[in-house]
Amino acid sequence: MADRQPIALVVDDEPDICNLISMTLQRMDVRADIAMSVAEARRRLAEKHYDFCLTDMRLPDGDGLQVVEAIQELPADRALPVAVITAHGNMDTAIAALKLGAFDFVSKPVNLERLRNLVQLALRLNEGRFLARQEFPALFQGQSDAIQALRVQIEKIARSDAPVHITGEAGSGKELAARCIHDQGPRCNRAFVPVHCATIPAEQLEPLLFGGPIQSERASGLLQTANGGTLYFDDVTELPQDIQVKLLRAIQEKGFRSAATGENIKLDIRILTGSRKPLTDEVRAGRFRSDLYYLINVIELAIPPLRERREDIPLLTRNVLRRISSESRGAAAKASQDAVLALQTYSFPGNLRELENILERAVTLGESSTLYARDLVIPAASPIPCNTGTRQNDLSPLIPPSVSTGTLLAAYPGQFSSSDFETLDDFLQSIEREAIESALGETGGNKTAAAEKLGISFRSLRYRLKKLNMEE
Ligand SMILES: Nc1ncnc2c1ncn2[C@@H]1O[C@H](COP(=O)(O)OP(=O)(O)OP(=O)(O)O)[C@@H](O)[C@H]1O
Repeated sequence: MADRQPIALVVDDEPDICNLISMTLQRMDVRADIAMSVAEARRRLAEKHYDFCLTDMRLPDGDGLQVVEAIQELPADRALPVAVITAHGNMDTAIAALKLGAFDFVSKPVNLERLRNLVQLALRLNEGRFLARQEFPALFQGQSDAIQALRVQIEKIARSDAPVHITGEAGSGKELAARCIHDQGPRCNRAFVPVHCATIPAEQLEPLLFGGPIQSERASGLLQTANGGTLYFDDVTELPQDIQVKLLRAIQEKGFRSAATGENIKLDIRILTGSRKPLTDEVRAGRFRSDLYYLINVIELAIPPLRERREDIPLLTRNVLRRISSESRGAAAKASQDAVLALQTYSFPGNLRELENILERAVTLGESSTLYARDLVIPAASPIPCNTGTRQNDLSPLIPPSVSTGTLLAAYPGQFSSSDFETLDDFLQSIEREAIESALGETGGNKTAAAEKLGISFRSLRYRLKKLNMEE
């Protein structure tokens, strides 16, 4: 930042608090302008560039949330970090402010050390924000409404230091979202350290996190590596109970005792977590500690599965193909329209990671620079994702149209010959009809039971019966 003295906007109508904050800021070499109401805050924000804003919640003509909202609506070159002062113990308001885009909160009576930390964070955030803003769109790709809303949400919560729990199916982008939160936040110049809890043997977790004996390779541990930055626990539900206890204590006490040196290590870490399974279920089943749950689940971010944002598939496909070509230094392969369509009708239980795998395999094995549906190996029956319990998507064919005729002939030996049909669609419809007829036969014509057998909903079965002219 330039050498000029930073300037903050303090929105409060209580003279005592205004004085306390102004004096603290002065000692930190920050100037303060005071606004006594929401209206005055709006006016000042429109007139002048501030470096950050600190607002009380109770104001004569409204509340602090309105100030937070007004700041979110400012043009990009006037954007600034904002924090709120809440009544003692009022966590609901604090969380509402964080969700609206506040980066932090301090509760009354105002603790001076906490206030100073908050100001330092605000200044760091202000320095990094333009850089982060530019890089962001290149990371979390997609133009669907769901992804656009998610990007706005990520941008807001990145400014705070609050723990965020990210939920989503396998491969849907939880870790990427965590990275985006880190990259856009005040800790962006420090480490982002992911811990893949499900893949690390239980007995190795403790030394890996908290450090091992001094002579070992991992004397310092990942908590220390991430100090000052962000620690992301992927599949946090897989953390063994004893590690949950240790982690809880380290987060609460903002420190722990090093196994290597026996000294007390002070921790300043933002904790982000991710899970495929709903955390509440794990707490209810007694597998996850409720006190740790409350500590890490201050803000929840849900990543929608890829099949709920099919309109993003063409763009994602293009970008993945571009990345593959830049990694292999070859020319970028293009996906034909039928390949994109085939991908859009698939349910992607493995989400983005599965899309990447399908494309990588097709590029490796493909012979031309254009990928057709026949080049894509898409599983015929997609397993139902474990964490949603949803059925196969109602509108996808029982067998995706991208499955090559050869694959089907191999799967149904002796039953069909591709030359019996004019088009692949006719061929697939005949298989669909066959599958439905056989399910209805086995269930004595009971449509509910047949739908169950086919792994689709009753509504979907009715739709298919109509489409295939199979209704009596
Ligand atoms: N919106 C997106 N734009 C571009 N790439 C994405 C997007 N979402 C996910 N990816 C890519 O998809 C792959 C899987 O994403 P990521 O590892 O973040 O998923 P995850 O939900 O953490 O998976 P897991 O449940 O297995 O831990 C990564 O290569 C990631 O970069």
